[in-house]
Amino acid sequence: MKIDIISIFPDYFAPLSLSLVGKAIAKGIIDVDVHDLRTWTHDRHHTTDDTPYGGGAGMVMKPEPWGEALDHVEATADGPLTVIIPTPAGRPFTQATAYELAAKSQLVFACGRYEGIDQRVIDHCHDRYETLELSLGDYVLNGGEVATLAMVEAIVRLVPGVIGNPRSLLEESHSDGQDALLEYPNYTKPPLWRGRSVPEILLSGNHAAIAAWRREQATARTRARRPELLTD
Ligand SMILES: Nc1ccccc1-c1cnco1
Repeated sequence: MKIDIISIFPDYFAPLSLSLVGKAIAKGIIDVDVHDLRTWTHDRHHTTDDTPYGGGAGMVMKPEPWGEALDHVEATADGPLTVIIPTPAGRPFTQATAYELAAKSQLVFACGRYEGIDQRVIDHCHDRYETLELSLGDYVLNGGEVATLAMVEAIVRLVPGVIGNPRSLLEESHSDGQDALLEYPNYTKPPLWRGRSVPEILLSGNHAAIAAWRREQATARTRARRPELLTD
């Protein structure tokens, strides 16, 4: 999988060289290119935004740099592009979205600032590429960079070969393997910590009983915290 990220803050993505994504890059499973949008500005101040038509607070990202940046990514692509535009106005990014995007060959993340990218760029993307406008949740960020970091991690860990033990993906919160229940509580050594013990069932060695207890815990936790996820 190839991932292109276009941003005016390319340094935001230095963490991608760490941990899981870094290992996937080192294994050659994914390739990440971060592009500085200002590369495609042609004025002395490398201007990427301007005041909004119609007035209002804040600034809007100009279309020209975006058009040239996307042209560059397209010209250097091996196959079809899937463009992801993080935005508070997008549809929710969910685990199902992550699985869908983990199957794509090339993802392009267009990181805009909060006031947004000129709508004509977004319309251009919808006309020319598979394009998804996605939101992480109903809160305000200053730009798409943080959302992109989260989405890249959620997507890359699902790409075959990235996670050592694929079985572990089946038992996570929101994974299909658990019928999208929240994850059950987890424990490890020591058996007693600050007067707190581990549920006896987990020490029993009775795997069927442990699986049943974990499902009960996952269902109870989901009912308490996210009742809308329960389909029964
Ligand atoms: N608030 C934002 C501002 C700019 C780009 C994305 C977002 C966003 C994405 N998910 C929630 O917020």
